[in-house]
Amino acid sequence: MADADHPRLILHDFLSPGICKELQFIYKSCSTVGYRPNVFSTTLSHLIATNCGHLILPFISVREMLKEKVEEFFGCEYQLFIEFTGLISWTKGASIGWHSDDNRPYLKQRDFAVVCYLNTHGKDFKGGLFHFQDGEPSTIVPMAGDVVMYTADSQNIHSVDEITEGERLTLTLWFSRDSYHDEDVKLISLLSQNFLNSKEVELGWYLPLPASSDMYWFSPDTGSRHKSGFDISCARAHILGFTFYSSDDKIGSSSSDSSHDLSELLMKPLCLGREEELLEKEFDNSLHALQVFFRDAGGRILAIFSGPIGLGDSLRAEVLVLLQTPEA
Ligand SMILES: O=C(O)CCC(=O)C(=O)O
Ligand SMILES: [Fe+2]
Repeated sequence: MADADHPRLILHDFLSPGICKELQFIYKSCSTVGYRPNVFSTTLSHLIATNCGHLILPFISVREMLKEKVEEFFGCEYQLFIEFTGLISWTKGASIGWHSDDNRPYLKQRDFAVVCYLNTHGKDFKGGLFHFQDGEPSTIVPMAGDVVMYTADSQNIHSVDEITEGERLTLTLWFSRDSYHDEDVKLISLLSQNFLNSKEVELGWYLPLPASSDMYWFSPDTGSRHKSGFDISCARAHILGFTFYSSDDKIGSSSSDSSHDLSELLMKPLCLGREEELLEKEFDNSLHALQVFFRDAGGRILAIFSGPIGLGDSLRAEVLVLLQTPEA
């Protein structure tokens, strides 16, 4: 599978179907417009910044498992730091040509890449095959639970074919030998700030606070956030057959709605309707509604972490502080 010139590892069924589902839930209820056209994403810092710090819990054990595996396979035990963790979704039209993952001056700290597939080619999306330019295997067909690990340098030049249908979701991490780029340090600092601030705000501890208004606005043609398009939280609700309603109007019914007005409305209390029926429950904002939509998966997250959890991980401890705070 790997040779000295192309250090890489492919693991089948490394992530359980349960964790893939939980990460899908988090992605679907929290993602924003991403860094490239037709790409959507969410990061751990983003989850914390939007008052969803408790949703980083399912990532913690997965990150540790992956770090151990990378260190073991590439022979650098206890040397690595996680530089970045993100849920990244590529939709129709997204692709990337031949590149290495450290190919910019500001990416030189990246030593290893790990891509975990959270859904499956042919079933959830079409296109999106991963190719290595040299060495074996040359093509990877994404399957939920499978993981690919490779050095981030020019020994592993790779590309991803254009997505032609559906949405291709990955959990992507980069690892660095440079402690300056340790993601955990930044996350702990963000969590601590939130914790200190939130103590003063008794109500709404767990209610998501949407990010800046343009982060949910998607323009399919240009990738620009302000032209014609749609709000992605509205779109996710629509896919499930729901529409958002403010107290006196239907929200986001036409793409001619101004993105600014629409995003403002989606940050305020709203209700959900399906066909002729208006649901009684009022949600604090659209993200709150989306998180409740996927509550089955959400319930599982809390159940998993309500049991005893090993000590020794400062990030985990920090998140537990969050969870132990009584719910409003
Ligand atoms: O999602 C993948 O399979 C790889 C994506 C990639 O190459 C990148 O983000 O640099
Ligand atoms: Fe890449």
